[in-house]
Amino acid sequence: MKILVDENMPYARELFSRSGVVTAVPGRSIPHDVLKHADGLMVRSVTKVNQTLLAGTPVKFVGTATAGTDHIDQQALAQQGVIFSSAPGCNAVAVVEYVFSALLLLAERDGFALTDRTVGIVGVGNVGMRLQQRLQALGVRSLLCDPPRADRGDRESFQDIDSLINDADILTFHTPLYKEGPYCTWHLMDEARLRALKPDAILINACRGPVVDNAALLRVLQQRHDLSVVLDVWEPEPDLSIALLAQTDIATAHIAGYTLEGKARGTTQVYEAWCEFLGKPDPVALDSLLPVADFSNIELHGPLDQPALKRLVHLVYDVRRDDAPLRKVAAVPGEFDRLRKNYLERREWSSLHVTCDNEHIASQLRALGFSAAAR
Ligand SMILES: NC(=O)c1ccc[n+]([C@@H]2O[C@H](COP(=O)([O-])OP(=O)(O)OC[C@H]3O[C@@H](n4cnc5c(N)ncnc54)[C@H](O)[C@@H]3O)[C@@H](O)[C@H]2O)c1
Ligand SMILES: O=C(O)[C@H](O)[C@H](O)COP(=O)(O)O
Repeated sequence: MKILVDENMPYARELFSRSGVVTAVPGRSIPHDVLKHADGLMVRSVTKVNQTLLAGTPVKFVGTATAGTDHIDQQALAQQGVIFSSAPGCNAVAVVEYVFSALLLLAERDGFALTDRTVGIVGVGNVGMRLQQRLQALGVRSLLCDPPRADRGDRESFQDIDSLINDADILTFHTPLYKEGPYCTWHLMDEARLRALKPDAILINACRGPVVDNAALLRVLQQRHDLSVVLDVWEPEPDLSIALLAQTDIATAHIAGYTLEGKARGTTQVYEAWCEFLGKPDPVALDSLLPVADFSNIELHGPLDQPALKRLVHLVYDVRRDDAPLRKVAAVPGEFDRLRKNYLERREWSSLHVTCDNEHIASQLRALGFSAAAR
């Protein structure tokens, strides 16, 4: 078997070479020539996989090591008899931890307690659900908007997006990008909705750039200086609007999901699907792949208040480490992708074991996603 993998897919060579010959290629522009000899194609979100890319190739299986699938024309794949698999939820924890890192930073800067704020979550799937659970563990109120789940009769209490805009102090987007259909999310946050945000609201987009109308966002931010904005994703990428970047409070290069765990889960999920496709199942234990984190044990003395949580969270991941480099190089062609390719290793909170004063704090830390025990 010949397998093409995106060069930004950790552990891909190691795993896929168990079933064939692996070639790593830059994902943004995979030359058609190299596909002429590939049986399997493993991509990330930057490769547009469609009829044109696959026409005349022997590719029988496409895997994407990502949660989002808007870069894949699944209908065209089905028509060509190509099996497709994605990696749902692989990096959901990473995105949640990105959101917390950003919120704790803004809360410290602007002097507010997260428990005094209401968070509106738009899209309550793998990311949104985990975000809600961790906010709940912290005692933060959240409001949920997810029309597909509401229509399916899921038992959460869902509201429409305009109610969230009305009531939420923080609005955070975790939907897929749908360009059409009953649940279309393209420019879901349009100019009228942006203008309707509450005074001093915080807007976060860590799903797909075009879910928020970026041109409208720039116009609104030029007039409304009370708003705070956190953008991990842009419309378009990689050539984002430098004027918009300058108006944001936190800006990153589509790396919210980039923990080592998140990327490794993505690779293993598509590898396992590929092995199933070959009829030779090969389950992989994630722990056997991951190295020990640089910081793995810490003692917390005293209560787990917001400043203590912020210090713990930022010990594992402080979003400023990704904000500053983007601001420096965003205007230079190619640099957005270079930042993503050379991404400094980042781990999830669970990689940090916290020893604390008592079982009550330990269980709160575990509910938030850390490893923890009372001393
Ligand atoms: N920035 C990053 O690095 C990063 C990482 C992971 C995922 N993502 C993006 O975030 C999206 C969400 O990730 P996920 O893992 O939670 O996906 P998911 O599929 O598990 O959840 C998406 C949720 O959005 C809901 N939804 C669909 N249409 C909606 C609409 N019109 N309004 C409100 N809700 C709607 C769905 O019903 C679902 O519950 C992905 O599709 C991907 O595009 C980005
Ligand atoms: O959809 C996803 O999983 C994320 O957006 C993913 O982390 C994007 O990273 P990329 O595939 O572009 O490396």
